[in-house]
Amino acid sequence: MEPLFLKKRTDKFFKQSPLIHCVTNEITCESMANALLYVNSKPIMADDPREFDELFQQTNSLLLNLGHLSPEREKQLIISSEYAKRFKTPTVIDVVGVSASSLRKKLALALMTNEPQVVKGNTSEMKKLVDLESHGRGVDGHASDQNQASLEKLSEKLKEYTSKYPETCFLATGETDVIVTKEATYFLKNGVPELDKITGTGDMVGALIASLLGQGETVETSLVIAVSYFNLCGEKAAQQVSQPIPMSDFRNQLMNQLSTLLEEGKWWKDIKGEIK
Ligand SMILES: Nc1ncnc2c1ncn2[C@@H]1O[C@H](COP(=O)(O)OP(=O)(O)OP(=O)(O)O)[C@@H](O)[C@H]1O
Ligand SMILES: Cc1ncsc1CCO
Ligand SMILES: [Mg+2]
Repeated sequence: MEPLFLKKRTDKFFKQSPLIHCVTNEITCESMANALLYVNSKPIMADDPREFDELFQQTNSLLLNLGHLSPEREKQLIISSEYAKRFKTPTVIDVVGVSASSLRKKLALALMTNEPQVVKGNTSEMKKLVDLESHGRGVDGHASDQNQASLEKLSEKLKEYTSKYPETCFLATGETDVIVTKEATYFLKNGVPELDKITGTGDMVGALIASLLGQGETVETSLVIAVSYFNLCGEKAAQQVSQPIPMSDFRNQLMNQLSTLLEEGKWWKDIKGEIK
């Protein structure tokens, strides 16, 4: 698959150095910061609202991740999303764990009123978010939310949400990744199953989307390129390790690939999927 916007591209993805403000969870914070550094971005993990006035004058995009909630974190997420709206800072919301608790779902819907560019989660989280039946467990997606019929239903519902939330595009991740914008729906097919066995892979994808938005890419390009880049890194990493795949080795290779694949010419020619 070669989306139209790729035909016009040279090799500019991840070549700039945007400053990405992350309000995120403590579990995968370090992986996220390193993933951003590996693709030439500058992360700043900052959740104290007393800093926001200064920070929003410097940052290029905002990543909000619901992974580890507390009353204080809830306030930080709400206040930072209000700042983002005021400063017109491109924003990604990662609705981690929305399938597990109604508190998270309510917060995600509240944050969506501040017009983020992207709302993402695994397929089970995104189904829960839009009131479809979901089989998610904790922060993980479930395979039974990933069959073709289920993905079609989800993509149709997300299309309705692009009318309800006209500033927002949606991403549901899993074996197949579904991207829904007002104009198009993508079903992307790269990646390997091991990516679901490392914590924070979805969180890193959210950060890569914020990185591309922060360097001025369109929302559609940011979504397709971030997901595909990450998943192609996963495919390459799987080729570098022994069988059966030792997960810690795989994780190292994945992080290595994040820092090197972008130097390869036309890496995006291996993107698999379809546009509807
Ligand atoms: N079975 C799979 N086959 C191929 N790619 C996969 C598979 N599972 C996940 N991925 C890829 O891994 C990345 C993370 O997706 P996933 O749905 O696991 O996110 P997540 O559950 O939000 O992750 P986390 O909560 O651990 O951060 C995506 O780029 C996705 O395409
Ligand atoms: C395991 C886990 N629990 C809350 S956040 C998180 C990391 C995946 O986002
Ligand atoms: Mg997962």
